[in-house]
Amino acid sequence: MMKIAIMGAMPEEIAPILKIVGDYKTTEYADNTYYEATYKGSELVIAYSKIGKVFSTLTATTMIEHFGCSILLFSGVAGGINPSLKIGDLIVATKLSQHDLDITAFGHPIGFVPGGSVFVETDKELIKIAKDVAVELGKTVQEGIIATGDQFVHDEAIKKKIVDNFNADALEMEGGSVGVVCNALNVPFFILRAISDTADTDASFSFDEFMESSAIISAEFVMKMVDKI
Ligand SMILES: Nc1ncnc2c(CN3C[C@H](CCSCCOCCO)[C@@H](O)C3)c[nH]c12
Repeated sequence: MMKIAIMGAMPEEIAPILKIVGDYKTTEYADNTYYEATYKGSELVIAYSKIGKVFSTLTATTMIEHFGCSILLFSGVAGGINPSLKIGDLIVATKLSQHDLDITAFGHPIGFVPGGSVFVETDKELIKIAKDVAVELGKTVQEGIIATGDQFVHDEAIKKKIVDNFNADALEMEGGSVGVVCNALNVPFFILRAISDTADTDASFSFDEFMESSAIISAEFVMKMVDKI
């Protein structure tokens, strides 16, 4: 039976998922906790990685290589860049970049290192499933570019640099690295985020206020997708 990885970065991003599945087995491995559950006929492995690209790389790799997952769904929150994205709105990543990967000193484009690519593309079949779920739920889900970096962005100038460099619609701290792992291991992946803030000077206050409710919006949507995979 196919195993589906459902990943977040913070406890609040997977808490709604564990609440929906109800019953699960807990396994400690590689300095993290993994939750295994059977949900509507699907085998799930659920975990939050902890914040940032390194921890998310470790968790994505573990879910695939150690637990045998063959699809990865990420659910969480993001900072909105595109003005059309309001708090609580959902964005599905079509592709992701690493906005803080920089060897431009050697003439390479920002986000590029030899052997890599500026963008990693998400799975189109999973995006189609998301679109079907959105229609069923009567919800709007925006597709867009997400930029990933190891910083909580709360600065208009940094936002502008990320737009200029990647034409990003939203930003976060894990999706781009998860995508590199999934592509390298030939695992289809999907990144869904609900907006918690707009990565400006008020971002930390907005994040504190809306992160939990936005995480629930994303988690509940992803769980509707599981039914269709
Ligand atoms: N503006 C923004 N910039 C970058 N990323 C995001 C995201 C997406 N997630 C949320 C979380 C923020 C890390 S700090 C959390 C506070 O810690 C609280 C415990 O001390 C990290 O996993 C990335 C939402 N808004 C963002």
